[in-house]
Amino acid sequence: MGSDDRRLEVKICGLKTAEALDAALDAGADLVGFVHFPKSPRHLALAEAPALVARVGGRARTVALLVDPDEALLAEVVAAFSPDLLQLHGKETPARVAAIRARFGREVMKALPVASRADLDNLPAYAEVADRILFDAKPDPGALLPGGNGRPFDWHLVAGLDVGRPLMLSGGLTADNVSQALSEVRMDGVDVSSGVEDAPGVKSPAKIRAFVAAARRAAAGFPDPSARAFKADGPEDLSPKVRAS
Ligand SMILES: O=C(O)c1ccccc1NCC(=O)[C@H](O)[C@H](O)COP(=O)(O)O
Repeated sequence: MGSDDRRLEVKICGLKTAEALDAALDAGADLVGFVHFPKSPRHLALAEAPALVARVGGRARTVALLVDPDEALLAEVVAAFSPDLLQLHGKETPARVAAIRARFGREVMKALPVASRADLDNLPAYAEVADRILFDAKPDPGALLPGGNGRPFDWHLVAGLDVGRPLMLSGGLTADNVSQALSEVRMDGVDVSSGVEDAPGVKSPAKIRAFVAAARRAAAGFPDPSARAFKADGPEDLSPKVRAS
């Protein structure tokens, strides 16, 4: 995390090569995401993860991206590369999110697919149990991937939200539209995958650099998003506070 706790966080997701990871780190990404989902063109096998993730060297926070993982897979992922955050991009319920967070002691970012305001009905329940929320475009029914589709959604649907947790915007972002997105909605972070690729799963170092630079410029051009502070030193205690009698 930078010196200013309210600094816009930039996440580059779907990294699976040393070249792409080094480009994200050199560009100053705050979070680097590693997908473990076999159907994805960005899938990173756990056998390859330790050597790749070792390159991070504390220069960014590492995110393991999973879809409806069971306990065995979660344990394998944590053992393989000890991610700083677990990003849950499936149909995990708030109770499941809370259970995973308690069991594995990692920060959890819950991805919420958005196509209409109704898709935010469960946002308060997720904000109670997750450390941060990622808004993504809702895929079409039957889509192969629950995310990473390079598909934007109506950013105004998530304008003006404050649930006491850092909020990240994703879904079809690029170096060309991230400034517009951040001018329309105040977010604590942005995330991109397809928009920094030359082909599905093939990251472009130049596009990575351009995206991070564009996001930083946009953030510098607007007031800080809110007074929300980030938790940057591990999972915050989310247990219900006993009200003093
Ligand atoms: O990136 C993937 O291949 C992926 C596969 C399965 C679940 C989630 C996936 N990505 C999640 C992310 O955090 C992406 O960065 C996010 O969906 C935005 O993707 P894009 O619209 O391609 O920038």
